[in-house]
Amino acid sequence: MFASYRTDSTFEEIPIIDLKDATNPDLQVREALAVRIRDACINVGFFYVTNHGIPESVINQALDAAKGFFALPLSTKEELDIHKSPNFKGYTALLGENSNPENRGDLHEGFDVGWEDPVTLTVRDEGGMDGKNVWPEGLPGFRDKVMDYYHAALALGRCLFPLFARALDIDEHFFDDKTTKPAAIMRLLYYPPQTGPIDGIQGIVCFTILWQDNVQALQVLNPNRKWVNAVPIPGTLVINIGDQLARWTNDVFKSTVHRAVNTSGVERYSIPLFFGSNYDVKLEAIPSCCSEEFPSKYPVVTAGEYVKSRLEETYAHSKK
Ligand SMILES: O=C(O)CCC(=O)C(=O)O
Ligand SMILES: [Fe+2]
Repeated sequence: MFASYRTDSTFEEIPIIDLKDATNPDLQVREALAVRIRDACINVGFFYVTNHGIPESVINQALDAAKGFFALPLSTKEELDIHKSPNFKGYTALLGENSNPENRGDLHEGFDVGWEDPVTLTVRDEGGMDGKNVWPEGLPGFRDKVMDYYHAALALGRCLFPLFARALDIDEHFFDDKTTKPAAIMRLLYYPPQTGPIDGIQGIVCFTILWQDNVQALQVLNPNRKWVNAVPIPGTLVINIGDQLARWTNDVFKSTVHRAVNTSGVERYSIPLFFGSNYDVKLEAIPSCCSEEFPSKYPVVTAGEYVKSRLEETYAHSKK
């Protein structure tokens, strides 16, 4: 029934959605929220959330950890280089990653972590990017600060799925068994002041939950090919739909091209968490998003195959 919901309408602003009613017992209240989310996912592919439930103290601790890490000597960071990790964990140097092979590389430094059990610190191994994290030495509390934010963002991600399901008019629990072991990678990002070229990127997961500091850099491409600023709004997080949800919804939900360019003259930090489904889940178009006129557009692949192939493309361009 949503198959034909493809819009040519453009946008100049990114909607702000209040999540305070995400688990309201009143079905009509949840439905009203889902309608707003549907509208944002169909028309923009991006929205801000308020009342997202992640305490400010948890965010500040993660930011503190990021600042401590990126201030380490380059040689120390390079010991944790992501190219040494079989499962895409660790440090990406400035210009080390390249989401567009035409360009010289992305102008940020990054540090990637994945899921680990908060109590036993053990990891899963479902293939893909699962497996051990790497941790710097000499930064007390770093791991806890980073993982506390990771688990808080993961919890937020889980509570978005029933809303997406409702927005698609399918069983609220549709995504539950597909996200029991979600492939969620979190990244600390540091953008030095820059003026060089930057790339347009599309998320490869279900959606991204992004915390950004107060420095303007994130931009979203609208259908008129104009870059719309995702202005930093204190107290919010930015949610953007990625390619997995776009495939699942047969492009009814948009995975919108975006980029981050820091021409502010000052340093910028951001923390995206990329929320992917379980690796073994087949990304198969949801029936409400297909019709005779709009048949399923994509071959069916598992989430794991899809993410891995996209990541290998990204890192292949930057192999040292
Ligand atoms: O740093 C940002 O604001 C956005 C980063 C991003 O979108 C990404 O890494 O996919
Ligand atoms: Fe992104």
